[in-house]
Amino acid sequence: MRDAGGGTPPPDGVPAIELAAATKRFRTPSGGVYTALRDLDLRVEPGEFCAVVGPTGCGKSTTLSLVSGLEAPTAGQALIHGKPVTGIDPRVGFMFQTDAVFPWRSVLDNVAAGPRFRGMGKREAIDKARDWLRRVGLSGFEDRLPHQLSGGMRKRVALAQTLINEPEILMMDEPFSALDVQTRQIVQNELLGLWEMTRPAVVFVTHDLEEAIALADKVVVLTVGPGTVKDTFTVDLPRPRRVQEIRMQPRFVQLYERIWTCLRDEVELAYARSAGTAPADGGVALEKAGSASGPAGEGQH
Ligand SMILES: Nc1ncnc2c1ncn2[C@@H]1O[C@H](COP(=O)(O)OP(=O)(O)OP(=O)(O)O)[C@@H](O)[C@H]1O
Repeated sequence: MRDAGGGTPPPDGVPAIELAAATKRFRTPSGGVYTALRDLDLRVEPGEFCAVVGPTGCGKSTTLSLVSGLEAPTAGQALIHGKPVTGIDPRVGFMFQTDAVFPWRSVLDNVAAGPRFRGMGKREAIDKARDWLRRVGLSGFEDRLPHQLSGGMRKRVALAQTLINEPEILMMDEPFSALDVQTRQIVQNELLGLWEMTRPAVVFVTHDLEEAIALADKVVVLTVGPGTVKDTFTVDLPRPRRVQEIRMQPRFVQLYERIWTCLRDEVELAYARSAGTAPADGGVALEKAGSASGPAGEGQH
């Protein structure tokens, strides 16, 4: 999966994605500054599948926004193939919890839309879309409208829609969280099969630690907000994987226990904060924002 965005793989040793001491502060409606991420370091190699887990509100989606160019870091750097991210990059594909479809267009037209926007001729884009629908097991459904498909089928459309653009980097933000467990496992296997064929670097955000371990080469645990990396775990489970079966392996259970031990404290602290029984980030008070890049109150809106 190279070249679709006119890109080339990074030189040897250069990561596909790098966040270097990335800090992100947001202005709040009340005139304060909220630090969502602080000094976050993340490195994802070309072809690597990285899952990011952390308690609610710790900055997982913000991390994706920095890599994708939707937001700029307040301090530190976001790099793709060693170069600073300056905006939305055609080499980066996205998949979110809610699908980005044109509801009035057929499945085929929805999948062909990406290549069309990137300048491909109609006939070629349609042929390519048919091919991707076949790869995700949706041949015969080309003429359906999105609402005429099941949730699992819509996710497969979303996969085809994203992967048809041959991204070198894939950002996935809880893409399967709305699916029932069985459908979710089927689509996870499909994702793994497609990823094995094309090998983009992936950052996959999820709340589901089992999903993270089953899919990824490494799992990054973020702290409660302001999010930063607490620890990184290599997932040394063999590939190809079938997610239903891999969960039963003793090594999977071992990894789950280790990572959960690391994550649990953060989840509990996030819960205590939301219940008002723990202060935000050591009780640092909010300060009025003169500048979103200046020192800021942290961990509280
Ligand atoms: N544009 C913004 N303006 C102000 N605050 C923001 C903005 N975007 C995110 N935040 C805050 O930054 C923090 C991190 O948000 P983010 O969505 O990245 O967390 P998350 O880990 O993805 O959350 P969840 O697990 O609940 O999906 C949250 O407290 C959120 O309210």
